[in-house]
Amino acid sequence: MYQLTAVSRVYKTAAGPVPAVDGVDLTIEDGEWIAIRGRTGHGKSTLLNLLGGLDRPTAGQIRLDGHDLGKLPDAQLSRVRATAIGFIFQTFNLIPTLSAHENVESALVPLGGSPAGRRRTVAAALDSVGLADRAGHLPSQLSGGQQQRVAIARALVKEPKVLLADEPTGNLDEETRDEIIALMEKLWRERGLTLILVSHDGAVTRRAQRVAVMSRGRLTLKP
Ligand SMILES: Nc1ncnc2c1ncn2[C@@H]1O[C@H](COP(=O)(O)OP(=O)(O)OP(=O)(O)O)[C@@H](O)[C@H]1O
Repeated sequence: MYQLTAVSRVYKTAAGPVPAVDGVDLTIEDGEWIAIRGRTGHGKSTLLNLLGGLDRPTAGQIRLDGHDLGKLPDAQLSRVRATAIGFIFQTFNLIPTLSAHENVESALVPLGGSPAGRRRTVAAALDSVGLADRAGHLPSQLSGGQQQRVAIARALVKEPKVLLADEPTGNLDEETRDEIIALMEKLWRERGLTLILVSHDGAVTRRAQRVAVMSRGRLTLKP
């Protein structure tokens, strides 16, 4: 469970402080799917980065299962990220020189385990996103939808409890968008994931159980 209390993130810039996230209070239950929408530049990605432990708040608390992410030492925060949290992004962020299999495997390497065990786990992850027959392909040899499937497999191969998605369908056509959201919904249901999805696309956010809107760094829950 996430518990956010008065969370703020102010960026210091040459032009002065930018309060990207401003006093957010929010509880997200385990297994919930919440969507966050809002106009560009209103703090959605900043909030997602805070939830994922990629950034620390300048004020307030972000608790994930009792751990205060803002205060955890770097090594422990890295461990939480490596085990408990999966990320997917608008631009897929696959490593261009690695095959689909190797991209997915890259999430398991820091966790140890035998190469043979890893191979089986990666094969199962690619199968779960419908890409068993594309394991040897480089990202450049895959469509956008297929690349996002690889990224989903990479995010979920370590069996995290949380999946954070930042505009995951922003680079896809409508049909592919619907396929990717249907896949995410299936995986969310099957795995009991906590899914936190940022999108400006109402067709995507309305699939969630709950929708919150970010405006000028402030979060409002929709009834
Ligand atoms: N590293 C940074 N340094 C300074 N300002 C930043 C930084 N990152 C974001 N900002 C500013 O913080 C505000 C929120 O940005 P953020 O990327 O979180 O918004 P967003 O809602 O996710 O937008 P988008 O949909 O375009 O990704 C913006 O005013 C942005 O210019």
